[in-house]
Amino acid sequence: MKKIILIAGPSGAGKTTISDYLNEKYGIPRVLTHTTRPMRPGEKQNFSYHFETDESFKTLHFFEHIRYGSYQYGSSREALNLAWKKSDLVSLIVDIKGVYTYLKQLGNKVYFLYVTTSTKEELKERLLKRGDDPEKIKERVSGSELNLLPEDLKEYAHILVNDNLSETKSKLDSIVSRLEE
Ligand SMILES: Nc1ncnc2c1ncn2[C@@H]1O[C@H](COP(=O)(O)OP(=O)(O)OP(=O)(O)O)[C@@H](O)[C@H]1O
Ligand SMILES: Nc1nc2c(ncn2[C@@H]2O[C@H](COP(=O)(O)O)[C@@H](O)[C@H]2O)c(=O)[nH]1
Repeated sequence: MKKIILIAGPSGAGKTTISDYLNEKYGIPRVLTHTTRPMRPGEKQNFSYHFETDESFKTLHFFEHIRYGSYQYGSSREALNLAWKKSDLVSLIVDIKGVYTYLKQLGNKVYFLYVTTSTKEELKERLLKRGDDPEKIKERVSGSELNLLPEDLKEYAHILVNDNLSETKSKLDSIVSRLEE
């Protein structure tokens, strides 16, 4: 059965790192989404995201889309189907609003992985090290941008505390082997 590992959690928790690991070790493709935010150093067009202008974003048809901070993000059903053509197991990174949409629309095809860290300090340090603007970091680690796990999503969430990357990788290995059964 086709499945989607839906990855959500605070900025800096390690969602992209996890999605990259799943791709590199298991060939689990990431469903590419669209954003109007500028590229970070190391990101690539049509690899990290489809980077869009405000104008090009408006012309697209999304399954769901959000505004996060000053930028827009959106995912399409076409991109999901394209990834599912390559593999029955795919991953997708979304915010908490996106989790509600995917759970509602795709039900038991979704394996919801909520990634977090033990402390907010760790998130801030990682984002600083990544080179994020300190003002943006403040916004991302507070309020709705923090992407805390809401009470009503707890029953669907598989919580992964990514404090230590090698432990995280071994937990991911177990998750993949269960999902591939
Ligand atoms: N377990 C870990 N220990 C230390 N650093 C980590 C760990 N996991 C990820 N990182 C580093 O933390 C930074 C943030 O990770 P990543 O970009 O994967 O987070 P994210 O959740 O995708 O963030 P965002 O939502 O802002 O895109 C990266 O520089 C990454 O290399
Ligand atoms: N609901 C959606 N959320 C998305 C999508 N693409 C990314 N995201 C989430 O946005 C924030 C910010 O991402 P960043 O790359 O600027 O750090 C983060 O929570 C992502 O999970 C999408 O298509 N839909």
